[in-house]
Amino acid sequence: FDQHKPTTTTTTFNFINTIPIHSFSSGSVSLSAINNHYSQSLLQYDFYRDSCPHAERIVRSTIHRLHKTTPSLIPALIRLAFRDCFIQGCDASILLDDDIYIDPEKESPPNGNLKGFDVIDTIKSNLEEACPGIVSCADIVVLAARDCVVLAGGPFYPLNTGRRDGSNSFADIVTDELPSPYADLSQIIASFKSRGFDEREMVTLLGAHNIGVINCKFFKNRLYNFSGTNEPDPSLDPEFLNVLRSRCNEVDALSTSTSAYTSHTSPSSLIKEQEITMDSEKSVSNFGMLYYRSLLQGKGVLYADQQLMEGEKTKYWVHKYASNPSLFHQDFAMAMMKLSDLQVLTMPMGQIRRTCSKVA
Ligand code: HEM
Ligand SMILES: [Ca+2]
Repeated sequence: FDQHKPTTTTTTFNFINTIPIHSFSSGSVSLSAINNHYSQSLLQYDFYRDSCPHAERIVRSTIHRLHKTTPSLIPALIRLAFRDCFIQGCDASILLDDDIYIDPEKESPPNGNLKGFDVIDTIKSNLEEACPGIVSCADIVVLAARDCVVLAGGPFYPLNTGRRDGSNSFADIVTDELPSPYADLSQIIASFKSRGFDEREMVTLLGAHNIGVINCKFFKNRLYNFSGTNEPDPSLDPEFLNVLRSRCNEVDALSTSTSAYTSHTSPSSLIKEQEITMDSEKSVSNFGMLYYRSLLQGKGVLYADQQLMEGEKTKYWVHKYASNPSLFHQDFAMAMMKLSDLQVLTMPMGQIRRTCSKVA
């Protein structure tokens, strides 16, 4: 039973090690910055070089193969990495299934819509075939997200490896600490700050909302009766309001709970097929751009997104990124590296799961 207890006290916190993101030349991430970033980390560059030399290639080729038939896996896996790393670090806690000792994060209401678990399982079984018992699910999650960022037109960033898998999942922490789509700016800032991200990095990471889909249930509260006013959210652009309304019909909006992340049994489940697609103009230079430009026009889909325009610093970075794609790409690469490195478990802690949804 002991091995199923949370192991947070023994993990490595290296987000204290801030990266000098201002010092990069346009379009690339310098190697010295990477070395600085990882200097206190027990992860290693190309950790699997001897034990499973093709590990990263296997991750990449599986993603490349699957995304041709299922392009939606790209945003899904980026989101999955955020959801894993934000809750007790990048330890694959998000992947564990319900079990006698496990209270699975994937089944907590805020994670109800998470996708991509099957893709992680396919990558894992390919890796188990090539090198059994070697590559952690925690590494697979962040490596897969990295490859997806590139496929989405975002920057490539190097990642050290050697993360090990945790033996617990933390559904309660998801409910208490994951920022809600209805959160206001101070709540979002506090949540990111507690994980070592400043406001600039927070604005950067939210640029991932440029791609993927957002289910109507997460923003319907803004369309008709915002905070019990019988009016829409005043921060929404009127034209955009009509676009959103036409996608999500009024009856369901009125019956949708406005509390943070409604449960599976709420009336909002009636509208689960309705969603907004965010990547209509996807291209290399557009990765992130549309998101920030939308916020400038009052066209953020989630209340939490539009909140970035309410703070002096966050608004400043929204403006910056909306007009400077290469700055955004550099910052996004660095922020994703930092996210992928949160609270990692390294030897002798943790384990290597054979099946990502079950503790070893
Ligand atoms: C304040 C913080 C955040 C909130 C409140 C939030 C909330 C949400 C919500 C409600 C959705 C829609 C899910 C659905 O309809 O299935 C979503 C989608 C998404 N989120 Fe976030 N998110 C946050 C931060 C992030 C971060 C930091 C990342 C990545 C670095 C991220 C990546 C994504 C992606 C890629 C999608 C699209 C998923 C898909 O299409 O499958 N989010 N987010
Ligand atoms: Ca985790």
